[in-house]
Amino acid sequence: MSEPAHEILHLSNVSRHFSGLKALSDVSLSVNKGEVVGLIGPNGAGKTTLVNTICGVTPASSGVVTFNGQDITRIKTYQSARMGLSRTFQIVQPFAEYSARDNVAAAALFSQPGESLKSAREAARAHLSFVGLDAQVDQPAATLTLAMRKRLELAKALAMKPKLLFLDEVNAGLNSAEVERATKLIHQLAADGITIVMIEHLMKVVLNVCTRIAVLHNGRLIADGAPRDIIKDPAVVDAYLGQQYAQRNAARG
Ligand SMILES: Nc1ncnc2c1ncn2[C@@H]1O[C@H](COP(=O)(O)OP(=O)(O)OP(=O)(O)O)[C@@H](O)[C@H]1O
Repeated sequence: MSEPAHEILHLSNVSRHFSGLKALSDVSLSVNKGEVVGLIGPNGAGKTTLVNTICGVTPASSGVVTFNGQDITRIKTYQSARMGLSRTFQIVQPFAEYSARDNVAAAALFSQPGESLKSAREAARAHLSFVGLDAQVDQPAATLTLAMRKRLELAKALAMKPKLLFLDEVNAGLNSAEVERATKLIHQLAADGITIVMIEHLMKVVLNVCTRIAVLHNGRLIADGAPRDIIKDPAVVDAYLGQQYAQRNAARG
């Protein structure tokens, strides 16, 4: 018998305004432990704002966010990191002069301030190895390629011991071999039981790894469900996927 679903994240009527702009309007969403949720939608739909709102970067203007049943609506970023919410950034900005290892160790110390520098640096090596950056451990971050910096970003997020991991366009700007490699890593993380919410524009990746898809459009959640249903949903086709995509999928059966 399968275990009952355990809700790890819940958003209830969350809105976020920036002056007159409604970046998020009344978003209600639930994520269960072990899910890999794809967050998709057109540019400017509010995807990054949603992640920022959950993690405390730009707190909700109204509504409630809970994490493992605890109200985190007004949480600060350092508190959310310590609770196990960790994220990668769309624009990767490592400490350029620091080695890859020290960038990862710094992330670990941010989320677990009691940890010693020695153990943070040891753990950093293991995380870098997991993302395939063994050879770059001592290289300054500035010397890494974009694909490597994206993997460094993932190693930093993992060093924060995530219970819930947000991935913000980890595949943007990568070539197809690099995307394949990143996809394998995401599969491995999911297999390790990490709950993942990923913003991703590549539908091939979304359909490959996500167990559920949530769709934002103009700050509103317009669909939330199984991938096979979402790609046929007329509102999603209209707002984001486009007719060509729908017809291609229909032709494939
Ligand atoms: N700090 C901010 N101040 C003012 N407006 C903002 C801020 N952050 C986001 N916005 C606006 O909120 C809206 C949603 O932006 P957001 O970056 O969340 O969209 P997105 O779906 O992540 O887009 P993309 O796919 O292009 O990254 C946009 O109109 C954006 O300009």
